[in-house]
Order: sequence, then structure tokens, then C-alpha cells
Amino acid sequence: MNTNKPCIVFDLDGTLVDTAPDLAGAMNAVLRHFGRSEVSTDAVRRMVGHGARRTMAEGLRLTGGGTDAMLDEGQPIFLDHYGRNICVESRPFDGVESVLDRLAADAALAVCTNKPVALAEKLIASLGWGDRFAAILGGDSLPVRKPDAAPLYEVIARSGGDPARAAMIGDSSSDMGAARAANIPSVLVSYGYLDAPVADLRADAVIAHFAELPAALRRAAPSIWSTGAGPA
Ligand SMILES: O=C(O)COP(=O)(O)O
Ligand SMILES: [Mg+2]
Repeated sequence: MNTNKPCIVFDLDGTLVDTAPDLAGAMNAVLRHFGRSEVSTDAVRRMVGHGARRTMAEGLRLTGGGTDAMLDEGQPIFLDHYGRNICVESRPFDGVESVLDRLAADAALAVCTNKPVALAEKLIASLGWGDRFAAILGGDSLPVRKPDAAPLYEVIARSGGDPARAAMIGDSSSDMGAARAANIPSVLVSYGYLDAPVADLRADAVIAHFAELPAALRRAAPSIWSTGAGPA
């Protein structure tokens, strides 16, 4: 089924939602388990975007080093703590809800995150966003994750969309890499958990506030709108 609408695919952490405080809570539960010192939420902001295991690996590296065995031991602690505290301090970034409302009139909206899909769905439900997205794909939904193009193609297909009329909005190298691999226009949010200098991420447009997104989409992805005009 093709909806005949453009499909706008959003990354979750660092793009739609500031999840770093609750991710830091889970990270610090793991660090306490290993007798390490805790890390700050700001430090965790630089560790998100490539899945929980990579976040944990960075936290362990920063506090004395980690082995694969420690990651195996820490992973259930991280996921259990995070799952029970997923929306304690996590909040949508400024402007997100009103812009999603506006875009929903003209496009199918989807989420493609490297978070485990069950946790992504739980966070989205906790925010009261259960009806906003045509499809949600997580880092464990397919054998590969962003920056591979496959999850992007898959979430667009599940949304009833067409890759030729899609755009990717994200905050990290995994998002921009996936968009490039899929040959889909990209918008980078520079307020997110950037893991590289903005210029290195080679986005088609960069925005510093979510309210700039409709204009950025008109600029970066003019061909995905049937009228050619873009979203209001
Ligand atoms: O690293 C994660 O767990 C998820 O990050 P993402 O939502 O930015 O893909
Ligand atoms: Mg992100």
C-alpha cells in the first residue's frame, strides 16, 4: 500500500527526545555495579546514537576501560534500569510536538532508531505519542542498523512510503550515513548528540531548532512533495 504521501523518517534520541538524563541513569547503574565512578548527563550525550552496547562501552572506557565480558554482564543491568525509568526526565526537544502536528497533515511520519524497538515503543507510548507514527523501527528490528540503509528502506516500506519521496531527520553520523547510503535527503539537528563536527556529517540541511524543520525540508527535499511547495 502506498500512501501517496512523502515519508519523513525521524531518529529518536537526540532528535525528537532529550533522552540523555534517563540514559545516564542506566549508564550509572552499570558503572556502580562495576564499582566505577559515575558519569555526567553531558558526557552521556556524546555516547548515544549507536545502540545501548556502544553507549555502555564508551562509559566503561571513560572510567577505566571495559571488556566484552563486562559489556555482556552490564547489558541486562542497563536495559532493565532503563526500561523501568525510560521517561522520568526524558522530554521532547522544544518545538517538536507542534512541528510533528503540522507535518502530519502532509506526510507519513516514521521513527528509525538504534534503540531496541521495545524500548523505543515504550518511550513513544510514555510520551503519549502512540498514534503519531506510521511505523517504528529499532536497532534490533533487522540484522543491520543505521548507518546501514536497510532499516531506512524498511521503515519507509512499513509506512506505505516510497524512498524516492522520503527524508531522514537525525543528529548523528549513523543517521546521516544511513540517509546517504539510501540516497535520501537528510536534515541534521545541530542541538542533538552530535558525534562528529557538523561539516563532517554532510547533511543536506542543518537546523539549530526543530521549528526550522518545515523550511529545511522545503529546501533540502523539494522533490518529495507532490505540489513542489513543501509542507506549510
Ligand atoms: O543509541 C541509541 O540507543 C539510540 O540512538 P538513536 O535513537 O539516536 O538512534
Ligand atoms: Mg540520535
